[in-house]
Amino acid sequence: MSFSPAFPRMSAITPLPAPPLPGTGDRWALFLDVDGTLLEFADRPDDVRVEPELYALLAELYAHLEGALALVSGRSLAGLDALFGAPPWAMAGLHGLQLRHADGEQRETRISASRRALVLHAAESIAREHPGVLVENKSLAVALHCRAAPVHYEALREAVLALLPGLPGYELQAGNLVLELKPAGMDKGKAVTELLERAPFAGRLPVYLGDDLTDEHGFAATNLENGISVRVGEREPTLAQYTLPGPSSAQAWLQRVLNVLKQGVEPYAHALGGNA
Ligand SMILES: O=P(O)(O)OC[C@H]1O[C@H](O[C@H]2O[C@H](CO)[C@@H](O)[C@H](O)[C@H]2O)[C@H](O)[C@@H](O)[C@@H]1O
Repeated sequence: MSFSPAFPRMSAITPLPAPPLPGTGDRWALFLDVDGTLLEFADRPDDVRVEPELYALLAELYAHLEGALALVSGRSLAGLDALFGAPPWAMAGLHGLQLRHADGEQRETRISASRRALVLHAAESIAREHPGVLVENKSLAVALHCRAAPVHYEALREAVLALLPGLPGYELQAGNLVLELKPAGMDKGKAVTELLERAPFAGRLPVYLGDDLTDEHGFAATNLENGISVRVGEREPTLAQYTLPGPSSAQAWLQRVLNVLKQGVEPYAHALGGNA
């Protein structure tokens, strides 16, 4: 079958442009996904490291944005603290089920211990049926990773969907070679909206970088605020308006953003402890 140039295939996807840099007077708020965006994927969740150069870049951005930088991740707050060395910036963990504001105030969705145990047990029973699948117990949520056995992804998805009716209040969050069972009702977009209601994010333009399906919620919330949504990688379809090829180019672009901010903004006087 041939297609006229005037009527491109419906599946053809318009290439997205690279994101702009901040203009004079722009007041940005940065929302950054972690795995696949700031960090390259590794075989196992515990295999990733935050290099001192990345920490220093984030710390400088945080300072020059007057604190308006947040990590928005599927990892737990405890996991992010361990990875980044308890950084001073705001963080949404477990897709927004946990939120630590810029002033340190924290909230977390409450789920009973018995319900968590039920979900963990269900995930472990599925994993036993699929050799190579890794269970990551994040307490409120449980992830089933199949990076070591990608062939199981579809069967795993069907098994999780079949179990969901027995796990009221939980939903499936699919991601990069991962399927997560998480309490329903919260997502990264809601976390971004919540952060934008308070200082130092309020009144700033959201700029969201993410790679995964779960980041589509973040892109939607960002677009609603006329912000800048940036997909890292090539996953399609996406609501993002801009793209960067991968984590190294995302870090390079963030460095360019910092260079622009440094030219015109006084550093935010703030203690920058942590993993530097
Ligand atoms: O929202 P994110 O910050 O991108 O977190 C999403 C999930 O990231 C982690 O899993 C992913 O990265 C692992 C390390 O590279 C990789 O082994 C795994 O296959 C990926 O799915 C993390 O382990 C999950 O808890 C996060 O939800």
